[in-house]
Amino acid sequence: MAQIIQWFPGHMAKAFRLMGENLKLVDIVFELIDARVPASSRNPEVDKLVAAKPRLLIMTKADLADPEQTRLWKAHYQKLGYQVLVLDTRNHKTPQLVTKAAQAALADQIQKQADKGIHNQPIRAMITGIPNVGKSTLLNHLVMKNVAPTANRPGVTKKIAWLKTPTHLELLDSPGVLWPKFEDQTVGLKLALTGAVKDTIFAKDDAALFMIKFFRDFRPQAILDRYHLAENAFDQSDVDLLLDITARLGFKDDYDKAAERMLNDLRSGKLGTYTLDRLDD
Ligand SMILES: Nc1nc2c(ncn2[C@@H]2O[C@H](COP(=O)(O)OP(=O)(O)OP(=O)(O)O)[C@@H](O)[C@H]2O)c(=O)[nH]1
Repeated sequence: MAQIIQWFPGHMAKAFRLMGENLKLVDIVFELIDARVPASSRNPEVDKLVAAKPRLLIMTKADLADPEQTRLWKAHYQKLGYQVLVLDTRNHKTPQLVTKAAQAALADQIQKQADKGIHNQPIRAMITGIPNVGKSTLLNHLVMKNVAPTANRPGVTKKIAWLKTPTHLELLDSPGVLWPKFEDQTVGLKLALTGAVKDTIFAKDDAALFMIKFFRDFRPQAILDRYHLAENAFDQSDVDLLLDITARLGFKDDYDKAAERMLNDLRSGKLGTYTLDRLDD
């Protein structure tokens, strides 16, 4: 039986408080969401906190997400009135794309300033998002030098500081904020699969079974190909399929090891692109 994933380190609570205080310092908020989980990687508390500020939704890791789903999600958020930018954060065009999108989101404010004869004011922005969504990577690209440590594990960004960029943005780095509690078990598992929560706080076999269920519904062939399974492998239960994969990988009955391998394959894109939060046309 899957355990409820709960994760709320003290620095997250502090970050949330700081974010509220810092909001008045910025013109715009860059809210980073993971394109593979465009709903589950949003924090409803941040949404409430930031409601009154202009906001740019940046869908990061688009290179790992299903392009068709990304298109649908982008349209969905645009329909809700958000300015949306889809990004592989590591792309060299990131600074130009983000700056242009920020200017578009602030067009009214910039026009008002121009009417008063004020031009080329720097845009002050705050980057927010859940752990591992790409905040440091974005920041590094915008300031064009390595100022923030990036790592493929949650919870690295901790300090807050202003940073100037060549494209006339001034950035306030703020740490990721995650739910104090996952009320929905599915959200927790999705975030586990994309690497937004620490590996030590969820059961890998639960995550692997969830993954099998997702691929059964949407991309069975990717699993069959990757693990050299028989064409009818999905005729068996999720648990039996996990054991089948375990054996194919040479781990005998050590399904934890197989689960770990599957998670690594998924996160590194070896199972192709995928979007765990689904929208229908
Ligand atoms: N494929 C891909 N990887 C990305 C992208 N953006 C970031 N990454 C990778 O995701 C991992 C996490 O990125 P970070 O920039 O450290 O994330 P963060 O939000 O600062 O993480 P915390 O400090 O834990 O809050 C790193 O390995 C990055 O290289 C992207 O658009 N595509």
